[in-house]
Amino acid sequence: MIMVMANPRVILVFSGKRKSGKDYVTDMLQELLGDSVSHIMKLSAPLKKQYAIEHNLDFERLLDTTEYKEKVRVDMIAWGERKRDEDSAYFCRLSTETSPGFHKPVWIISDARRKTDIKYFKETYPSATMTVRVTADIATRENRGYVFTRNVDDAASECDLDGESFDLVIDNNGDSAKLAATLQSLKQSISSKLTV
Ligand SMILES: Nc1ncnc2c1ncn2[C@@H]1O[C@H](COP(=O)(O)OP(=O)(O)OP(=O)(O)O)[C@@H](O)[C@H]1O
Repeated sequence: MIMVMANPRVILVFSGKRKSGKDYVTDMLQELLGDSVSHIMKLSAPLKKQYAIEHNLDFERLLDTTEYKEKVRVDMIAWGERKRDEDSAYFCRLSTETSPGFHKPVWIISDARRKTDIKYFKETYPSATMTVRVTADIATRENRGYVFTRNVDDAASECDLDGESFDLVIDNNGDSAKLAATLQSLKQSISSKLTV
């Protein structure tokens, strides 16, 4: 089998607590960088897709927040844990290698949750990988709809990266001018890596 290797120049591995604004911030950054160079990749998307394939379920229905999703959620989480136990890089490989952005120079991973997610990118693409943490106060997150949920917010998938250090921490408490300035400066530093 011939493996086609990707050569991303910059991989931004984003993480953050629920409702910290990971999607918001990564969407903004991707818009700033543009489609020709950058692509958002979600580690959680292929999990759902692969689970649906292996269990013969409807992928589209699984993606929206219907009762259907709630019913299979518990089993899907357990299935994901088993897959990850067997091979901690399974979902990182699957989500990047099946992404339409695989050959683009900038990858924006929007939802790293585990130390093993970060380890995978740092080991596989050492010179390209940069970790970014999005933070917001609990009050801000609550205003955005966050409600502490037992077995979710105290589970490994939400807490494994607490206390880690990151290359960049983005404060996302709602100061839009400050956020725009931070993302502009991140864009500059990414652009400089693309031109060398
Ligand atoms: N800086 C911001 N200014 C205005 N609204 C924001 C900002 N950041 C996030 N939001 C809003 O807060 C809500 C939650 O943000 P988002 O979905 O990006 O969080 P998340 O960290 O991806 O959450 P989850 O982990 O639950 O998927 C969204 O409605 C988003 O539009």
